[in-house]
Amino acid sequence: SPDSLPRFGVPLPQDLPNAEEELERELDNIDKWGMDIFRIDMLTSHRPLTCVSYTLFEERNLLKSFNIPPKTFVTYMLNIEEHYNKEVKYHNQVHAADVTHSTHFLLCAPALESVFTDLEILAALFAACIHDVRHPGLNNQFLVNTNSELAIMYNDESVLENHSLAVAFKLLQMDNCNMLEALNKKAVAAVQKMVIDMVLATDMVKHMSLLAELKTMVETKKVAGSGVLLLDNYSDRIQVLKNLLHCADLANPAKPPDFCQQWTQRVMGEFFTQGDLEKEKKMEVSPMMDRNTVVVEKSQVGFIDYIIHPLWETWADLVYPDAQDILMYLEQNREYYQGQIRDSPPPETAGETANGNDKDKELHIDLTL
Ligand SMILES: COc1ccc(C2=NN(C(C)C)C(=O)[C@@H]3CC=CC[C@H]23)cc1C#CC(=O)NCc1ccccc1
Ligand SMILES: [Mg+2]
Ligand SMILES: [Zn+2]
Repeated sequence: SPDSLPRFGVPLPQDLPNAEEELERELDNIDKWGMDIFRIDMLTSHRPLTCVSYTLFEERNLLKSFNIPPKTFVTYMLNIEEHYNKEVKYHNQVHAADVTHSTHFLLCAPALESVFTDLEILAALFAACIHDVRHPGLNNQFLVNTNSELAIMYNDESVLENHSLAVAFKLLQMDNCNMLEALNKKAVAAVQKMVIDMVLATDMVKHMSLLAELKTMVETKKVAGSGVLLLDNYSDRIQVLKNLLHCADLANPAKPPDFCQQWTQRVMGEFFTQGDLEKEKKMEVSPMMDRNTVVVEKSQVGFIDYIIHPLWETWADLVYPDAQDILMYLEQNREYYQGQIRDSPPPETAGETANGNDKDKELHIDLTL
């Protein structure tokens, strides 16, 4: 019947003869870290978020578990997807789809098996879908410095994150969009609180405190006999979910090299656009956003060494050994960018350093000292 949903939730491009089977092939990798979200973006006429979230909610049987009418889910997600800004080069619907997929993958870790309830999983995936909606391609500092409407509305506090949350919950009230309508009041309140806690934690100003808490949790981690994490209170459970979404939001440098490089090009495009606007407005240009002074490779290595690797190394300890392959991609990408820095030492022979030590061990030791 005409009002039945398309197979993957979204209409496919008419000019691609076998789009459906191509898309099916890409989505067969949905439980793999290397799923090609850029190809899914192309095959869905730039609706990767609705397609990936619909596929994941179906796969996890969340629509049936929470009596979410598929039509309502898709109407809401298409609405959310429309409210990501296609003109923004990085913080657009492809990033949202990528973070949602990465969130799903991290939730699949054996160390987290049966740890989280379906309601918590629904909240985490929902948070990932909406976490950057209506992002203007400008950061919080810019919005504060320019006394923007949004900064005034949110008193300079996690302005973008508060805005994305407010927009997402507002859109739930639109016609045929309330995907949570079948949940009882208590469940809706619980989901809303978890989603708010997780999305606010994606503000990078929270990074150091979040990581410190995660390190403490790793040092005192309680593990059941089966090897899964023991989390017996809301504070511990939401702390893991906040870090899980934060890791998913900071996963680009830990993806296969060509995806990592595509994300870097996109974020460069967005950052340099902001830098140009700051220059135009005679503002002080943010350090990573000045296309005339930034050494991209050096900045990427610094970003990985000081932010990404410490976070992922700690996450990898928490779910050991489930994130070892991710750490390998991260270290591989770091070496690639290090090698791209002009007049830098040539990449070492595989596995060996100059003085014959095991490179990974030495790198690991350097990072933990
Ligand atoms: C995929 O790469 C990235 C992806 C995302 C980000 C984020 N940065 N920040 C803070 C740490 C500045 C945010 O608050 C953003 C919002 C929330 C989470 C992380 C976001 C940075 C990079 C990078 C880089 C990096 O130096 N490459 C080289 C480079 C140099 C100059 C210009 C662009 C790139
Ligand atoms: Mg964000
Ligand atoms: Zn994000």
